[in-house]
Amino acid sequence: MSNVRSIILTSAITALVASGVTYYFVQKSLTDETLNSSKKKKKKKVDSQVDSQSVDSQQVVHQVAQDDASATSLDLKSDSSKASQEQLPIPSKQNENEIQNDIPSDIPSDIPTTISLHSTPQGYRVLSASSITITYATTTNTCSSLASRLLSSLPTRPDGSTPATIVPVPTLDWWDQILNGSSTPSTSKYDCPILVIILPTWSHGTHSYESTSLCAGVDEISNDWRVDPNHLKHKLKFAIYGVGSSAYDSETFCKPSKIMFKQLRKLGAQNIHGLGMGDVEAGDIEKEFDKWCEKLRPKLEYSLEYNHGIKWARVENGISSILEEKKGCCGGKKKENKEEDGGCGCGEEEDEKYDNFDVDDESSEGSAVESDYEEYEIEEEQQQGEGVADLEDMGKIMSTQEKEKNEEKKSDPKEMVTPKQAASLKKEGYKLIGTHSAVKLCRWTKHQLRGRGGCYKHTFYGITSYQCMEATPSLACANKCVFCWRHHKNPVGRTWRWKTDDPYEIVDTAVNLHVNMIKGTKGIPGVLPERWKEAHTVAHCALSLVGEPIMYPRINELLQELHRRTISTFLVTNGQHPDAIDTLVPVTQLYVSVDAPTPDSLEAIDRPLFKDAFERLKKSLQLLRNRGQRTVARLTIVKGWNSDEIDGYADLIALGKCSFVELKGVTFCGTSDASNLNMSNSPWHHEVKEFADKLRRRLQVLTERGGRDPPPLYGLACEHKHSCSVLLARVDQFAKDDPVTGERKWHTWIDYEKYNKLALREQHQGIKFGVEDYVAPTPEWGLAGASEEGFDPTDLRHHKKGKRPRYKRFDADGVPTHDADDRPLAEELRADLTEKMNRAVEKFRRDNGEEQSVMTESKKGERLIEDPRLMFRGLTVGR
Ligand SMILES: Cc1cc2nc3c(=O)[nH]c(=O)nc-3n(C[C@H](O)[C@H](O)[C@H](O)COP(=O)(O)O)c2cc1C
Ligand code: SF4
Repeated sequence: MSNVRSIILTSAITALVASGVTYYFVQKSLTDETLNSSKKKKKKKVDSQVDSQSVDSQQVVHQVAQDDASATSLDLKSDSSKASQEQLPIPSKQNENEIQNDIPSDIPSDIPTTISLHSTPQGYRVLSASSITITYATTTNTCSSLASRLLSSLPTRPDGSTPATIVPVPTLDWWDQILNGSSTPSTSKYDCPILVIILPTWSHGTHSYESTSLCAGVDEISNDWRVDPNHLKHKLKFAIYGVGSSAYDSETFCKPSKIMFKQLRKLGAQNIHGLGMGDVEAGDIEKEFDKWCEKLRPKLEYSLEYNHGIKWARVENGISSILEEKKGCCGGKKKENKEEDGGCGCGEEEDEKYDNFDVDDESSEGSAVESDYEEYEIEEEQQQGEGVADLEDMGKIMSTQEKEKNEEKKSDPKEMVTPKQAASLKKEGYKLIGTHSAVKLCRWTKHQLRGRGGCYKHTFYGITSYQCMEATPSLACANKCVFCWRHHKNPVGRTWRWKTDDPYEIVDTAVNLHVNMIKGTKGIPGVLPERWKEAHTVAHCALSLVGEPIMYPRINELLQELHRRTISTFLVTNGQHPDAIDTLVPVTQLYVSVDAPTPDSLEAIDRPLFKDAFERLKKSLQLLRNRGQRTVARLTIVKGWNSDEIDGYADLIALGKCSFVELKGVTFCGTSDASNLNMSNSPWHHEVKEFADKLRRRLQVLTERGGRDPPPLYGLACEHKHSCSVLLARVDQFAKDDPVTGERKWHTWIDYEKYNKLALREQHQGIKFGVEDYVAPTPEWGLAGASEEGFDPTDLRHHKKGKRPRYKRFDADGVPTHDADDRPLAEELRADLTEKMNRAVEKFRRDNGEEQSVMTESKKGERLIEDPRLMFRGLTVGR
C-alpha cells in the first residue's frame, strides 16, 4: 500500500468511525481498494453537488432566522443586503413572491411571519439535536411553495425567527449529512432531529434532477453492507410528502417519495407522520398539503416548544393571544438534570405530554417503528419480521386515495381549470370561456393591424392575420413539452374527464371576446382604420392556442359551427389522440406536431403522459393520409434537442403523406421553471432552411427508391424569415402549370370562399371534397428565395428600437456580405470580417477539435450550443 493510499484509508476510517458509523462487518476482505474507491466515489458526488450549485445560481436557500446569531439575514426588500447577495444564491422573483404570498390565511395576522433568506447555514447538520429541517426538491416550484407554506405556519419567536430550517435538497451533501452525523447528536427521544421532506415526481415516476442527490445518498447508504441497517435509529425522525399528478400512470404517482420513505425506514429513521401524497390535478394541492400538515404540525410544535421554548399563539374567538416565548417548555422552571429527562429539563408531566405524539417507544428496541398515528405505520410494525414494507404495501394509503378518486368519478365531472390555474392563465392574457376554453389576441393580429406584417400563415396560405382568432376548446393536453410557451400553466390529462361545455356557446363567446379585444386595439399607435374595421369580422380560427383541441369531445360540432360562420379552421394536434383524428370532420388545415423523430427524443422533448406516445404519433400520422383536406406535419426545431436525425423525420412524414411539412424554429420565451431551453436552442432562419432542404432531399431519396408505399415528392415552397418558418409542399397537390405561360407555380394559398362552400356542402349533402379543390396561387413575395423573405410588401417592416440587424446577408461560412439595407459590403470590411471569423473558428477548433459546433449539457439538462459561424448573426444597430 503506498503511503498516500494508506493515509487516505486511515483518515477515511477515522472520519467514519469518529462520526459514528457502525461497522458491523469489517472483514479482512475489505481491502484498501474497496474503501478507497468508495471514498473517491463520494468525492465525485460532493464535487457534483458543488457544480450543481454553481450552475444553478438561482437556487434559493431560505431559512427562518437561526438560533445561530451569526447567520446573516438577507432581507428581501433591503438594499443594504446587496453586498451579501453577491455571495449568496439570489432568490428568483417568483420565489420572493411565493415566500410572501404563501403564508396561510389561518395564521393570525399579528404574528410576525416574515421569512428571511439565508445562505446555506455554514456547517448545517440535519442530524443536530433538536433541529427541524424542511427540505424540498422542485422544478416548477410546487414543492418549494409547500415547504415555505409549512415553515410559515410554524410558531415563531416574537421577532419572527424560528429554529426550523428550510433547505433545498441539492444544497446539502446527503451522503455526508446522513452518514457523518453531527457534533451535537441527540441525547434523547425528545431532542431527536426532525426532517420533513417534500418531493416531486418526475417523468415515469423518477426523481427530479433536484432530488437525485438525496436519492443517491440515501440509496447508497441503505444498501452499503458496511453501514448498520439501523444507522439512523434514534438519530432521525422524518415525515415525507410526495407530490405527483394523477394525469400520469398511477404506478408512477409519488414513486420517489414512496422509495425515499422505504429507504429511510430501512436505515432505522423513525417516521413520525405517515407518507403524505398530494395530487396537483386534484384542484388545490395546498389544501391537500394543509390537511397532511394538520397532524404533523403539532409534532413540530411540541419539538419547538420543548427544545426551544417557542409556543404558538393560539387564536381564540378571533383574538390571537400574544406570542409567548417560554424559557423551556416548563416556563423557565428548568430542572438541573436536563440530560436525564431528555432535552428541556421538565419533569414527567411534560413527558406524558410528549408521549401523546412521540411514536418511538423506547421499549421497542430493535423493532422497526411503532406508531399509533397512522394506519401505514401500524401495518409496518406488523411486518417487522419481514423488514420494511414493500412499495406495494403502501396499499392502505393508496386505497384511501383510490376510494376518494372513485367517489369523485361517481360524482359530477369537475371543471377542468382550477381557480389557481385560471388566475395564472388570466394573468398571461388568456380570456377564459366557460370551464375549459380560451381565446387570446395573437401578436401577429396586432402586427398586421398596424401594417407591420402578418404571420407565416398569411405568407404560406393567405390568411388575413388581423382577422384570425386564436382559440382553444381544451386548455388541457397530454404533454408537457419543453418548448411550450404556456409554461405549463394549463392542466394535463390523458383523457377527457371534465365537465363539457356547449360548442355553440364556446364559439359565440370566443368571437365576442375576440372582437372586444380587437375594439380595444383602436388606441394602439399605427392601427390602420380600414383593417381595424375589417378585423371585427373573424375569418379564420387557429385552434392552436394552448392545450389539445381534439380532446374536447364535441370538437366536430365546434368545427362545424365555425364553418357555418364562414370561419376557416387551422387545427393543431400533438398526435396523442389518433381516435379523435379518425372521426374528425373536415378541417381547413389539420396539423400534427412532429416534435421528434424517435421514441427517446419524443420522450425528452414532449414529456408525454402516454407511455406509448410515439406509437400514438405514428398512428395519427398514418390517419392523415386518408383525410380529404390539407394536412400538415409540423416540426418545431429546437437546436440540440431535435435538430438532427433527418431520416427519422422523413420516415414519419412518409407515413402521413402530408400535404405540407412546416418547419419552424422554436421561439425562446424566456427562462421558465418548466423548461430547459436557452437562447442557443433557437435556430436561425438559415439553419431552419438548411434543415428543410436536407429533409426534402431525404424524402426525395425515399420517393425515388420507390417500393410499396413511397412518399410523394416535396418541394421548397415558401419561407417567412420573420418567424423562422419554411414550407415544404407536395408537388403533386400544389405545383400547377400556369395555363397561359405553362410555367410551374406554387398554389399553397387557400380559396377561402370556396373552402367554406365545400365544407358546408359536405356537412349537409355528404359530398366529399379534396385538397386540390380549394387551392389558390402563392404570391411571388411568399415564395422561398424571394427577396422579401416572406414579408408582405404592402406592409412596412418595423424593428424594435435598437434591434435593427446590422447585416442582411451572409456567405456560406457565416461572414456578412450585405448590410441591413441590402447593400453589398465594401471589400475591405468583408476581408476584415472574414479574418475575425477565421480567428474565431481557429480558436474554437483548438478548444474543440474538428467539430463545427459543440453542445454541452448541464447537469440540469440544459443544452448549450456554441458555433463560431453564428458570431455575426445576432448583431444589431441602434437607429
Ligand atoms: C415533465 C413532467 C413529468 C412528470 N411526471 C410525473 C409522473 O410520472 N408521475 C406523477 O405522479 N407526476 C408527474 N409529474 C407531476 C409533478 O410531480 C408535479 O407537476 C409536481 O408539482 C412537480 O413538482 P414541482 O412543481 O415542485 O417541481 C410530472 C411533471 C412534469 C413537469
Ligand atoms: S402539446 Fe402544446 S399545449 Fe401541450 S405542452 Fe406541448 S406545446 Fe404546450
